[in-house]
Amino acid sequence: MNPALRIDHVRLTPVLVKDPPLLNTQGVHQPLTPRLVVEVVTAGGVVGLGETYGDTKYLDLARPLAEALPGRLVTDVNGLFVLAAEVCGTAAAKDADGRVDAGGLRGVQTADKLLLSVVSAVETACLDALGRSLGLPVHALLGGRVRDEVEYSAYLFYKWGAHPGAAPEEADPWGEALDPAGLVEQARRFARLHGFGSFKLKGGVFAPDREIAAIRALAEAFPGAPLRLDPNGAWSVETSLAVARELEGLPALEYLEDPATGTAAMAEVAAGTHLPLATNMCVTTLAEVPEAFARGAVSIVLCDHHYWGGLHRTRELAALCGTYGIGLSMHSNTHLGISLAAMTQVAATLPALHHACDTHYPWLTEDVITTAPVFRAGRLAVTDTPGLGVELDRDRLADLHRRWAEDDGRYRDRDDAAAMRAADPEWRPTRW
Ligand SMILES: O=C([O-])C(=O)C[C@H](O)[C@@H](O)C(=O)[O-]
Ligand SMILES: [Mg+2]
Repeated sequence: MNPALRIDHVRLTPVLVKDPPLLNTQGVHQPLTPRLVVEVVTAGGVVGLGETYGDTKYLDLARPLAEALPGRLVTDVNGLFVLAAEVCGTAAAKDADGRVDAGGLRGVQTADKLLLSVVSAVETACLDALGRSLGLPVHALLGGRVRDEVEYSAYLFYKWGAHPGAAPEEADPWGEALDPAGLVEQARRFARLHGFGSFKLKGGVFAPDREIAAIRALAEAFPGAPLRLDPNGAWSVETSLAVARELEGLPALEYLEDPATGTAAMAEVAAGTHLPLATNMCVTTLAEVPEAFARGAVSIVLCDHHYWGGLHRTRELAALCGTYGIGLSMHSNTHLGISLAAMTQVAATLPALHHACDTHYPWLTEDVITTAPVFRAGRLAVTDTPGLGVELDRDRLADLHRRWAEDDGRYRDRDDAAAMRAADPEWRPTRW
């Protein structure tokens, strides 16, 4: 094997990135959100990039894994899972509570899932390094692309005009969006800036009637555009079925995403509506697949290369879904341009990806890559540039890392509920 492809060292750089005051059923996004940038440096001097969640529990796993990587080949991505279990197994188990992740928005939190989220960044970085070394794009390393561009959906959020306690000059340029008119305006701006032709509304913030009105307003403003509503499991089975009855006649509604929490509740909802149900909450690990598929709880799984364990594992999930006639879409959590490039590269290789992918990226005003990707008609071109096709802006990375280093711990672990309670100490999540 080519010795230049051996890993010489790995750099881990946690950063804090500005995030707007976006509302969800668990609270509101904090002004800064953590991400982890992973650089795998080969003996040949090539640097591969990866990115994942930056909360402390992920950093605690990434550190021992990074130390164990030197000397291994960047081609040995299957071996990463074995290595990670060996060097981080107990640490991962300690941080997992087996129930839900910190924000409760991404399903169960298991030791395996935490580990997979860290391995995914290393796998992506290894593939980036290998691609750069061979002069091949990452999609070629995954078997080649089946499309030239990947479509993304505009991710609409109810939002405040500023973070609690922000100075007037720190107001968010997108302003407030708390009613149907505000969301339609937000959607128009997304369509104008990036050409998005499909829209997802993050729900579970207000009473369902109010969110149904918003979906109707979007359907009227964008005739024929595919729409989705995702309350992150905030509704009971009865409420989910009542909302489904209201929206069943709306041909533009592509799917309802996680109306209720858990496989049993989702299966009950699915049995009572013709609307397809999608999830990034009740099927987020392989262990959850058999029951959810057998009970018909979901029609569409939203893949996410971070917690499914990387780009190869995402392709395996796609094959599994295909076998059971389950559709595929792509989930997003706040992420930088490295992950967006990884999402685009793997999405380009998935023949059965029939829905536009989610992305939070257009909400961000900061990044660690040199050139911002440009959405045209809501799509990103799939590049043939070697690796992921993105370059690190080292000054920017250093700035965002300095912010992390100087943080007193307030923002190092995402906590939407804490941010909400800063505005309203009595706040509790509402369920309908
Ligand atoms: O589709 C989803 O459930 C998400 O994107 C989860 C996210 O954490 C989202 O709710 C957010 O960023 O507030
Ligand atoms: Mg969701």
